[in-house]
Amino acid sequence: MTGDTATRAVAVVLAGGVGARLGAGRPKQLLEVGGRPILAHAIAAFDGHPDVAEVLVVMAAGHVREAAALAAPFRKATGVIEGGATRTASTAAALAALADRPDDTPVLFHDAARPFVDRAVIDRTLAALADHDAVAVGVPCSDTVVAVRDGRVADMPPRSSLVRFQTPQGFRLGTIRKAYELALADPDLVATDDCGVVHRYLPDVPIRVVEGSERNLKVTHPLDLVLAEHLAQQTAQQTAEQTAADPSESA
Ligand SMILES: Nc1ccn([C@@H]2O[C@H](COP(=O)(O)OP(=O)(O)OP(=O)(O)O)[C@@H](O)[C@H]2O)c(=O)n1
Ligand SMILES: C[C@](O)(CO)[C@H](O)COP(=O)(O)O
Repeated sequence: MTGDTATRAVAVVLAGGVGARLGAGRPKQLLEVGGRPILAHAIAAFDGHPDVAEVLVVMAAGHVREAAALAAPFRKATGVIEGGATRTASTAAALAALADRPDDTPVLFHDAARPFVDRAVIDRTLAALADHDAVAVGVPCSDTVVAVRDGRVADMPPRSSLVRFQTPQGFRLGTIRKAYELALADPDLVATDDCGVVHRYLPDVPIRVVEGSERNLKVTHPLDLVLAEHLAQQTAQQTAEQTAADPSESA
């Protein structure tokens, strides 16, 4: 979709984490897969999307200069700011940096740790934002998922009703701003994603769910890095084969 609203979209790449579960000794978004830092893959996905006007990177403290150097070649990367101690604090930092933007601005929040988000997933998120104020990206669950309390199964939602959320998550800026205003005033705020903040603090706002992709994995644990390297090589090979078949496509 290329429309008036979509052309003004701002993509926020959240890279404020330290990668404790991966345990590489430095933020995982700076590690390379397919010969390129994970963060650069994520920025490139939005920089190359025709409906994204701007990419804002939120980086872990102590690594802002490194991220700025990495973002410099991307035409739409307009800023690299320091994140907070939690993912929600990093989102809040991005919202503060976008304080002068109109409420109807479409904004996409994406995990830097998801390097293989593709054009189709971004398209679906932006298209759904045309008639929703909040959009999530999800994929079906292949495992049975249960809620456990005190070591016992407490709830067993039907698997067919469950999806696993990915990013990007898209919002009208005014909606996510309002949700965060309420959330930041709550001393008990705990959230693992931005749709969760909208769901909790603005329960009347419907959150549209669109189809994600199994390739849009989040590099979280060491095994994910192995899979990410494999996917990066597979993508490079496919691109090379397509270019060989139709050289005009690479122009
Ligand atoms: N304070 C934080 C924490 C996380 N993130 C970002 O949110 C995304 C998803 O978070 P996660 O996978 O948990 O990354 P880390 O926090 O780095 O990982 P860990 O929890 O293992 O430390 C990542 O791109 C991460 O950089 C962020 O911007 N600011
Ligand atoms: C936003 C997210 O990627 C959706 O699955 C996820 O909740 C991030 O969680 P993390 O613990 O910050 O990786």
